[in-house]
Amino acid sequence: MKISEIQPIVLTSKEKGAATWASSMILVKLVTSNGEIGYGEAVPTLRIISVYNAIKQVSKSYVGKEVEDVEKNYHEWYKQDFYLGRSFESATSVSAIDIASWDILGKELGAPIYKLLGGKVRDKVPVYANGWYKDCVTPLDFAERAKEVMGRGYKAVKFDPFGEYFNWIDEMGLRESEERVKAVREALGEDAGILIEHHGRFNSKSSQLVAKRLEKYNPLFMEEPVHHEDVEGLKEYRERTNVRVALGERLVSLKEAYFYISQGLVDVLQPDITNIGGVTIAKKVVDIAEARDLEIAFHNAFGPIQNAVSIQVSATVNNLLMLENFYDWFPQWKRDLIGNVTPVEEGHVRVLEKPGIGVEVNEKLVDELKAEPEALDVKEEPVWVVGGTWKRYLK
Ligand SMILES: O=C(O)C(=O)C[C@H](O)[C@H](O)CO
Ligand SMILES: [Mg+2]
Repeated sequence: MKISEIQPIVLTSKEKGAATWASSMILVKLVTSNGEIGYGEAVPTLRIISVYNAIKQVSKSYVGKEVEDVEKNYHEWYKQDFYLGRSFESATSVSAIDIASWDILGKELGAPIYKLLGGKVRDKVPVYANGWYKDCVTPLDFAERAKEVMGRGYKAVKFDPFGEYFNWIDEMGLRESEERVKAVREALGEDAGILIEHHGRFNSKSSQLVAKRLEKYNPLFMEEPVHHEDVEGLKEYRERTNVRVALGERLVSLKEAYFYISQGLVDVLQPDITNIGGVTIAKKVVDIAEARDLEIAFHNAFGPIQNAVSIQVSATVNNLLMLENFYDWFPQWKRDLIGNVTPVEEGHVRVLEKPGIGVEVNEKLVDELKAEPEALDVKEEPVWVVGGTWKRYLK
């Protein structure tokens, strides 16, 4: 079937999520010549306007092509764009269109896309909680909230304990972050998974100090410990610490992922299907990672379409550690958008059997939430942290 239309749709609502970027999403609606509709999702963060416009440009390479030709269509854009490997806007746009294409592929064949990827290795996907620690500042705040999360049946929690520190961290910062992690470890016991999110905020020297301080609390992994582009700093961090490194949410191509895998720079790879090149590229990345016995934990921080496709692909990945999940801390409208069909139950999400990405989009709600693309405010607290946590408590 030929692609006849691709439409980027900005959705937002007054209800704010756990972080500013959580209060909006960019839905991509793809329509074929015989009226079949597929959905994808692109990443907004601080690029709502530029991603919205980039989708319109990338669509010029897809409209008129056969929707089933996902490989051919991706490689055509890869050839045309020249900057794909350096452009987040281009990468998330082509990823969203690819996801929508796979959604249609599944619908056309009457199969959830896990069946098109080699079948399930699991009927439900283990998940860890993120987004749960809005407004947590003191160690007690984190500990009490983490206990509530585990009370919901989660087995692992991720959080960023570093407050407002960036680049450097001093003794007070080390003490603050240690007290927060210690309180969560003591609250949850030794068996709970504790994943430490650094958001790529530190230089290597600072991050090494953090690792030495937090290692005793047995973190499952240290995510993005150094600035994303600091490869030398990451190498030094790996040489001088004994913790597992997770990264991948900012990777925008197969070759970029291959670099980190082949250089031995990562233990847990976190590709983001809405950034890396959609399903078409994510499945290649997973296979390369498997060849190096890396574990996969897809980054999954945005909306319900990303969540749905991440569940489908996670179902097929033998080397899956667990899937990230903000679902219980989404703004309600994000759950309503897909009829709340992907709830987290006892730390797992069922793999859905509906064709395509497995969910149906509430078109009426799309019409209600549709918004013009506009720039987000830039405040003292960056949009990439969970709201209300960019704070110190030891004055
Ligand atoms: O979920 C994660 O691992 C994140 O790092 C969330 C980030 O703040 C988000 O992806 C920024 O766009
Ligand atoms: Mg992260």
